Amino acid sequence: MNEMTRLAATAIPSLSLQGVGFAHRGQTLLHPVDLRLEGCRRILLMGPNGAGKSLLMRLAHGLLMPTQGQIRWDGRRPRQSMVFQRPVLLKRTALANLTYALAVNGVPRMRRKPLAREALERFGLAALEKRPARVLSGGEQQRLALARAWLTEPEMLFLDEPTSALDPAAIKAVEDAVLDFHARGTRILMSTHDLYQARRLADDVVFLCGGRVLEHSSATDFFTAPATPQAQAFIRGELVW
Ligand SMILES: Nc1ncnc2c1ncn2[C@@H]1O[C@H](COP(=O)(O)OP(=O)(O)OP(=O)(O)O)[C@@H](O)[C@H]1O
Repeated sequence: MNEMTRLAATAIPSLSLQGVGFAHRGQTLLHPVDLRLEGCRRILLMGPNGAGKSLLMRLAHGLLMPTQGQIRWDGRRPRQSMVFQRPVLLKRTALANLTYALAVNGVPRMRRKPLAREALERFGLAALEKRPARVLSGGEQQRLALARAWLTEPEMLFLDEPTSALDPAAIKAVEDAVLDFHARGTRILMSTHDLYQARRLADDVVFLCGGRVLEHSSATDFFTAPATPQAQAFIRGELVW
């Protein structure tokens, strides 16, 4: 951890989930979980389809209210941003998507275009600034969503399976961006069911199966000595649900 990351790490409020659960029409989709996310860590949410990864992420980000338990930030709510599997982009040019985000965040008009262009450049999109965002390829759209998040300087970034529809080159671009966010001092919570991706990116792993959080440990512990049979099978590449 470099100096900048270390300093930022002390400043990002911790997030505590206490007995947080979610039920819908009498069916428990997420069983009560206690989880504490702290420091400038890269935390990967893993588990099979339908395990509850998106649910947990939406609850943590505040997009969804738990039906039981409490979600609490220590001290203050940090700046947060979320990137989805299918980016939600406005029917405007790539550049305008970014200047709009800056406007919403109160950045003075004079500074918006230069900052937006800097971000487009950083994410390899400079040549596409005039193109309607919705005609960009999947990988380009995801980079635009990341560029937009970058401009808001999030202290915590949520990424919900951001690479599941992308080819290897586009996956690499997203993973590099995740590492850049982290190097700048952003805590990462990212879901994936790609074991190799988790090995590349994770400091910590939260493993879910059947709506239950079964493990929360360092990536080293998770991959070398998973505690539950479900995680053991998942790591062996067996079909788990
Ligand atoms: N807002 C909601 N209301 C009702 N049911 C929901 C809601 N959100 C998720 N679910 C259900 O909860 C279960 C867990 O879904 P979730 O999307 O969290 O799984 P996941 O682990 O992210 O799966 P995947 O890897 O397929 O994206 C699913 O059965 C889903 O249909």
